[in-house]
Order: sequence, then structure tokens, then C-alpha cells
Amino acid sequence: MVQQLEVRDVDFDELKRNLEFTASLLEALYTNGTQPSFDVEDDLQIRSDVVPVEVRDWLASTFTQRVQPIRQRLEEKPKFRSIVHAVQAGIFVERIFRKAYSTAMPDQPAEVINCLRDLDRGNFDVFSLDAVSSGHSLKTLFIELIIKHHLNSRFKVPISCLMSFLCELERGYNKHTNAYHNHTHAADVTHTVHCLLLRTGVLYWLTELEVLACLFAAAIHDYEHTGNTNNFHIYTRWVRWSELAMIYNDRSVQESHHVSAAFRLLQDENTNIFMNLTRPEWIELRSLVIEMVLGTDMSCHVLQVKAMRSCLQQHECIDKPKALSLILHAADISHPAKPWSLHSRWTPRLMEEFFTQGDKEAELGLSISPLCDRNNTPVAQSQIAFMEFIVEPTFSLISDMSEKIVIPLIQDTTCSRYRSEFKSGTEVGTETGTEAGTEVGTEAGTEVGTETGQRGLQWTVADMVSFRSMWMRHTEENKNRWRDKVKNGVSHSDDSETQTGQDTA
Ligand SMILES: Nc1nc2c(ncn2[C@@H]2O[C@H](COP(=O)(O)O)[C@@H](O)[C@H]2O)c(=O)[nH]1
Ligand SMILES: [Zn+2]
Repeated sequence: MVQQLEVRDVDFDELKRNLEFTASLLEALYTNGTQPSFDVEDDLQIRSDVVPVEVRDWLASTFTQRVQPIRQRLEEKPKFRSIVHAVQAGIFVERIFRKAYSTAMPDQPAEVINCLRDLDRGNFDVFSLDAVSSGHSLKTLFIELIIKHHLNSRFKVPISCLMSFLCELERGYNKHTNAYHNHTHAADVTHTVHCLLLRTGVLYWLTELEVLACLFAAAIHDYEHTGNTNNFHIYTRWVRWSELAMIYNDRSVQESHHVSAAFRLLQDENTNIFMNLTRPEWIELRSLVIEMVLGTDMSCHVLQVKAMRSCLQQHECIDKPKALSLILHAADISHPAKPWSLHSRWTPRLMEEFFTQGDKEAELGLSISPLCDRNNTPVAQSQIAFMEFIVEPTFSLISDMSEKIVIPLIQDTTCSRYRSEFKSGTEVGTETGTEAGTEVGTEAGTEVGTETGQRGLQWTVADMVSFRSMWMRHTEENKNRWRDKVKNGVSHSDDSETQTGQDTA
């Protein structure tokens, strides 16, 4: 606006609308900043009637991990236009953003559009998307999901920043040319998070900011992965220096790096996709993303699963960051719960990465880590064990947790604008045939939450059943495939089917 005034190129109607929008933003900021502080009584057992509010804020910000809201003095409250104007202006700017995206986005090749039609399905083929998008599956998918969830317009994500950020992100993923931990894995996990949120119904429990945090966390969760395990970084430092282990004091070495390096990207204004978030939004998003990405450290698995199980058993309230961390963790280990055509392509990639680490360990005169010896690893048996002891319990927990979260939402017939809007562009639970498992469509469940003038929320209990039966069916089928290999004596790393990055589908 200032630039327009400086060059005297002013459209007064547009200027007025933009000023109104600015006022609405400031008003939102003011409202956020002056909302009552969260409860610190529980954390520190402080009695609110005897402790002044400033002291409580100080205690909360210093001695708990909660984030302090920005507090403004009351007398600073400016006078703003009516909320109706603010909303109108907001809608106007959202439209401008949508238009900017459709203009700036180059036309996608027909093959890409075709691939993206399966975006809401569990059998979505990320390898095909990577092939038809010339190796840009992460970029293509992230943009698609951001638009699909209306997050680009809601959070005013500048298209140029988004493009530059995603180029850098893909570059970082390909820095170490890993067979498994590369941009395709990031695209796969991002897609799977979207699918899990949608198919479990947890999506309808979340705010738009939380959805943004989930997709962003998934996209960056292995950024600049070195292709080695954390233990490799920690235990090889006697013979080989690991900068990351030193920086992060042996704690979640890689995960700490992924999240830190990704946030560093946002420090550059050309790649800062969150430049238009308010301060409280940014703080909340950052905190969620950090917790989710650190939760992908596999050494947290047992604790994470135990904590959520006990929360469900004791009928406690489900902590959102914990639930979302579990969803990202599940997405991260989800390929064994997908059709064999996908699982059988991920396995040799992962094994090759493990074996490359084993080669390095042998070269350094160290003992070779479990599953990293290319001449002696029982791939099939290890995959069966991974499914039985890690994947199935995690997915079972996700199903139980989602039911606990979503059933009250289904019973609550006041569905939000977001839920209805999203639903009108997405069909959940209507899959049939092999993919849908029990083949239960929306008609089988209870339709709830119909609002005048909007398509009703059609998310149903049947969809939850379908989700559970689908991952169970896939893990069972995949285990049987591996069992057959054991029976036929082709279960080791020397079996050509389980060797390096070869597509076996
Ligand atoms: N033995 C197997 N381990 C697997 C498989 N898929 C994943 N994994 C392990 O989980 C982590 C995932 O975390 P990430 O953030 O590093 O991607 C991965 O490193 C493996 O250790 C599998 O099929 N078999
Ligand atoms: Zn991962």
C-alpha cells in the first residue's frame, strides 16, 4: 500500500479494502494477545486468587514449557472497524491469494493431474508421481495439499516463497543421495499424514494451523538426512567425527538437525513461507512441529506408544501434540501397512541404505549394526517382526485413539465451517473394491452435522471401521508374502528380490 502511494498509483477502492483487511489482522492480533492467559495452576499448583496475573505469566514462561502469549496493555487498544468489515476484507484477500496461486502455478502435465486424483486414497502411488513430475514429488504434493486444505489463502503463503522453499527442501533431501531417506520418502510421509488425518477423521478435530503444522512437519521430518542411524552418529565418533552428535549431545541427533535446519530455511525472506502468520500462530506452529519431528526418533517409540495407551485406558483427555506426533510416527513407518506393490518397493531401498551403513562400519573396523550386513541379513524375517512388533501395534493404537477423538465429534452435530468446506471437495469413505477393505461407504454410517446451505459432514463410523480393516488387511498380506519367501528360501539379503533399490513390484 505504501509503495502504491509512493508512486501515486492508487485505486481507492482497493486501498480501502486493503486497509480494512489490515485493521482486521491487527484486531485479531490484539484479541489473541489479550485473551486470558492459559492455566498455570495445574502445572505449578498456584492458586490464582493469591498470585497476580503478571507473576503467573512469569512463572508459566520460566518454569513450564508453555508459551507465553503476547500481552498488550489495555489502554493501547485501538479502535477498529466492525467485525463484518473485517470478515469481508478477509474473504477478499483470500480470493486474491487463490487467484495468485492459480495464475502463478504452471499448468500441470496431464499425467501429474491424473496421479493426483488418487490423493485421498491409501494406495496413492508416490513413485509414479515422482516419475511424472520429473523428480519433484515432494514439491508437487505439498503445493497440492496446501491448496486442497485452503492453507495457502488462510495463512497468506506467498507462492514465490513456497516455490523457493520447496526447491531448497528437495535439494536438502537429495544432499546425501540416500536410497530411502530422500525427497520421495518425505513426499510419501506427507501424503500419508494427509490420508491418516482424513481417513481416521482426526482432521475434523484440528484447527487449520494444526493441519498446516502436520503437513509441514511431515514434509521436513527427514530434511538433510545423512543416510545413517542416530547410533551410527553417536558410536562412530571415536573413529570418525560426527558434527551432528556433538551439536545435539547425542540426543535425537538426526531429528534435531532436520527440524533445526528446516527452520533455518525460513529465516531467509525468500523462503519464509510463514511470513504472514501472526506471532502467536508462528509460536504455536513451531512448537507443534518441533514436538512432532522429534517424536519421529524411533528410540521414542516405546515411550510414545505406552503413554498414549495408558492415556486411552485411563480415559484421560488426549493431548493434541502427542496425538499428532503419533500420527506422524505412524506415517513414517506406514509402508508395511500399504499394498505390496508399494511396500515391496520401499523395502529394498531401506535395506540398501542400511547395507551402505554396514559397509562403512566394516571399513572403519567397527562391528556391523543389526540389519546392516549385506551378506547376512534375514530381510524377510526382519520385515515380519517389524510389522508384528512395531507397525501393527502403532496402527492399532492410532485406530483406538482416533475412535476416542472422533466419536464425540460425530455425536456433536454442530460441524464447523472448515469441516463442511473441506468435505465438499473431498470424498471420504466412499472407496470401494480392493482399497476400501470392508467396502463400507458413507451410506452405511450415520450422516451428521448437516448445515443449511452447505454440504453436510458425511464422515461416518463406517469410515473408521474401514480404516482399521484396511491397514490390517495390508499388513497381513505383506507378512504372508514375506513368509512365502522364507518358505521358498529367498529371505536373505542375497535374494535378488530384496536387493538394492530394484523395483520388485
Ligand atoms: N526394519 C525396518 N525398519 C523400518 C521399515 N520402515 C521404516 N523402518 C524404520 O523406521 C524408521 C523410520 O524413521 P525415519 O524418520 O528414519 O524415516 C527408519 O529409519 C527405520 O529405522 C521397514 O520396513 N523395516
Ligand atoms: Zn522418515
